[in-house]
Amino acid sequence: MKVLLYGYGLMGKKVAHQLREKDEFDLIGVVSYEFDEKAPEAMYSNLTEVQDRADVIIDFSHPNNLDDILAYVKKNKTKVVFATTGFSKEQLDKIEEASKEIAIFQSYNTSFGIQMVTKILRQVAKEFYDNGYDIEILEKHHNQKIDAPSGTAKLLYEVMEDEIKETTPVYDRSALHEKRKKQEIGIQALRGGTIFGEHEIMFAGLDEIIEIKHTALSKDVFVQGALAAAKALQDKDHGLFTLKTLY
Ligand SMILES: NC(=O)C1=CN([C@@H]2O[C@H](COP(=O)(O)OP(=O)(O)OC[C@H]3O[C@@H](n4cnc5c(N)ncnc54)[C@H](OP(=O)(O)O)[C@@H]3O)[C@@H](O)[C@H]2O)C=CC1
Ligand SMILES: O=C(O)C1=N[C@H](C(=O)O)C[C@H](O)C1
Repeated sequence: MKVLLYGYGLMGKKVAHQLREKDEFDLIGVVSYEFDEKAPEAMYSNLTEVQDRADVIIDFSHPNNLDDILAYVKKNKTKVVFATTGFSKEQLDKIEEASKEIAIFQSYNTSFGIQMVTKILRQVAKEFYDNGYDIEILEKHHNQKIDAPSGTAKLLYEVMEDEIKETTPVYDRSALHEKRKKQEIGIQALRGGTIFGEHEIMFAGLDEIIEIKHTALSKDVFVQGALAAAKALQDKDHGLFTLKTLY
């Protein structure tokens, strides 16, 4: 499978390493502003420079690159794995629109563990809420991360919103001079050191607290999920696929 990798930052370099190790993948180029002369593949600053046709693009970069990617995949009927976080609502709508003609995987977290956490939340969040428990999300990441809250925190919020319906996200309480409302789900971000990614959902009730927590112990859990997604897309003609497709 011919792969173009979009982004050569912390994640891009890990993905490139795995792609080079595996025979089933042929990394034909890397798109990044940063020119790495040691990289064995062709380096491009954007996809308009790429003449070859890739079977799939794996994107771990920045939301600013979305239009470049969509133009290439529509022209070449190339499948795409979007693992980048921080897309706006309009950008997510563009991705959904493009999926009418292209096979697209999009997830703010590609780990198996987070998919399991979403399954647990679908089962328990509404029952906790209906029984008076307050729900809060806490995420922690390394000090190089540019977006907050994390894409995963947003994903976890959306899963619970989908079940409970009447929730409101609250990102900052500093300007609020009132008690917490029942329907609020607070989402807090901590940044420091080299934390790969922690997500904790707290259900706080009368005299008891239940916490569901996922801790990534390396970036490999995300890399494996992204490669699995690239493989899973190969027999798809078009459509928007998520972690549910994989696990
Ligand atoms: N879905 C998942 O499971 C996971 C998703 N992620 C997400 O993947 C993305 C990349 O993460 P990570 O590798 O750690 O981040 P890095 O900051 O290390 O790398 C970001 C990459 O995006 C490019 N980039 C940065 N800013 C811009 C910009 N303004 N316009 C265009 N391109 C830009 C950089 O290009 P250059 O090098 O040329 O500067 C670099 O290649 C993030 O959105 C992160 O949240 C991360 C881990 C797991
Ligand atoms: O930037 C990261 O590192 C991560 N980003 C994703 C997010 O924003 O949720 C996934 C993971 O937690 C690591």
